[in-house]
Amino acid sequence: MTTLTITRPDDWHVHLRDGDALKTTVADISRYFGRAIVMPNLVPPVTNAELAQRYHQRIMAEKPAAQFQPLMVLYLTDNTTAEDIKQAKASGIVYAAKLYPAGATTNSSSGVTSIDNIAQVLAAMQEVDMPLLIHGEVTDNHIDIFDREAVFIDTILKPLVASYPNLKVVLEHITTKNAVEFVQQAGENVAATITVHHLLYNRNHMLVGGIRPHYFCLPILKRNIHQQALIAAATSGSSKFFLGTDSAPHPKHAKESSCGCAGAYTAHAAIELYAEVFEQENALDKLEGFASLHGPAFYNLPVNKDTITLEKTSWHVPETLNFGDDVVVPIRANDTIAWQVKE
Ligand SMILES: NC(=O)N[C@@H](CC(=O)O)C(=O)O
Ligand SMILES: [Zn+2]
Ligand SMILES: [Zn+2]
Repeated sequence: MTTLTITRPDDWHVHLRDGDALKTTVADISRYFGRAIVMPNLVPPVTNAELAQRYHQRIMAEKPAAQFQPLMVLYLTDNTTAEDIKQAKASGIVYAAKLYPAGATTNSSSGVTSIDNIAQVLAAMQEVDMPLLIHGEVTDNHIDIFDREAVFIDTILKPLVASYPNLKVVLEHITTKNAVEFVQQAGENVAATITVHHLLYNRNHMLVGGIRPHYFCLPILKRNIHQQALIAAATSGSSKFFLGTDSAPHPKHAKESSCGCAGAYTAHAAIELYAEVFEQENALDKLEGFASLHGPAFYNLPVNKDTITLEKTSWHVPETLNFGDDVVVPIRANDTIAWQVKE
């Protein structure tokens, strides 16, 4: 049987949600990941060290597998201060801060309305070496949803990176060739996460033959040439690209609706799905770098000390998974996945 052993991977972008949902998400994310960067877009958002501390406790109360460590993130608002950043850094549990342009995505209404409002905050982050994680889309009504990432890069990100040349920046869940090229040409302080759904799918998967709401996420799936650029970047071996699932569960009824929520659930089978993509590209030898080495190098953290083993054995994903009092429809629901992590 074909097997693949790699250094234990980390997930550098995940949504664990809160309350009863944590039972599912914490069990899934801690099954084999060493660490996860935990997104702060709760209601209300995780805007300071104290809220991050309490959220950390709620996650740990779900008893994740022993090797798992949640890395907390601060949610930036127009009112975040340089002092908030210093306290977050001093807490020892906050590893980054997140820029959601107000209105760009799920639970981003308290986000930043103009970069000018967080100038002191970005200066403080640069000073204490705290990475800035970015949902990179503009929100202007007149900008087409398929162009929002590219326009953000040109109008917001380029000037931001130029103004803070030593600030570490992660452009999260990139979806375009434009983003790949921007990250490749930027300095060592700029990197990107890539989700597995943006590697597996393009907008045809979501829209041809009927609307498939479980493929709807933000930034939205783009055309095939962008998918190909993401696959090339992820499997290239470049240390600027690393694993971030953006696993973002919503209850089934909230997705299968006349106004469905954005987000895809992949934490049930993340590394297994990435392995499929890397195998298809004949690049299984590049999976360890992408999943286990490039992220820690960027965050200046040690690489995990142990390994996991994947086996090429196909298995069936249930139609739904329990999700608090509800159910979530995961990616590949009622279908098969080619790889399995050996328990
Ligand atoms: N990616 C998504 O489509 N949704 C995320 C938010 C985000 O990461 O933008 C969510 O929290 O549901
Ligand atoms: Zn986002
Ligand atoms: Zn996300």
